[in-house]
Amino acid sequence: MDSAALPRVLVAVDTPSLEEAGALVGKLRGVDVGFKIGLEFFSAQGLAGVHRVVGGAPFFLDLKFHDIPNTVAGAVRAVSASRPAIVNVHAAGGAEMMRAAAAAAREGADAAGAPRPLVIAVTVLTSLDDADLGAVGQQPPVVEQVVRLARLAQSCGLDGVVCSAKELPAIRAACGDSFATIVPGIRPAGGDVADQKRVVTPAQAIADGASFLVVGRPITQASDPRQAALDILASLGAPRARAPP
Ligand SMILES: O=C(O)c1cc(=O)[nH]c(=O)n1[C@@H]1O[C@H](COP(=O)(O)O)[C@@H](O)[C@H]1O
Repeated sequence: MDSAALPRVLVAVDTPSLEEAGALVGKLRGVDVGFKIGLEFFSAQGLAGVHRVVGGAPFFLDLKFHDIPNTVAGAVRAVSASRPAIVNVHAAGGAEMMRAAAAAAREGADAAGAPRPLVIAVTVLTSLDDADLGAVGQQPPVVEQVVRLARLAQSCGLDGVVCSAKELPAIRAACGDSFATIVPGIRPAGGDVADQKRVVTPAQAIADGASFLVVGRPITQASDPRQAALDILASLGAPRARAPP
């Protein structure tokens, strides 16, 4: 998958309802955004529902696999046949698991004659801060754990990481510019933070080098989701050059 062909803003379709998801995608038709389908929708509607909602549009299938290498490889192989642009696993699953996931994405896509999805590692969830790390046996600061996991993911052949925008400069310094960074925890200035702890504005995240932004509630819960998406895109300035289809 050529990541340059994906829109920079991926809207998180977080609902169990096929009707609500379809209505949201419909409202955003013609707006330069892609879609991220996660555990909430997938658990209710499965892959068939995903395809009904996104149609032929590129999508990030965010299932955050975290299990033993053989199980994760089987899951990644299975979903890679269904043409996601991006799939993800938890970096905390370890090196062997990530290497297995990278190989399985290739195998699953090849067997289906599909393009290989980008395989991305979740580092430290954006709902956690320094104080939360100790409780799960990890050493703060968050940025050091994120960079440790990003280096590990890169050494295992993964294409990039999910992180907050606060860690982007450190990841760029450690992993270089061609390593993809997918950034949730996006909030327009003054927006409701809700359960997110490491939040940054869309424009700041792009200025700091994010490859893609994942935006959920600031768009999906807005009174006018289409206008909210357009406002976020406008705040990002000129679109980056996109690869021809
Ligand atoms: O992998 C993700 O997409 C993800 C990782 C992470 O660390 N934090 C995070 O919020 N996400 C996802 O990004 C989306 C953020 O949604 P909002 O907080 O509503 O913008 C949700 O769908 C989360 O599942």
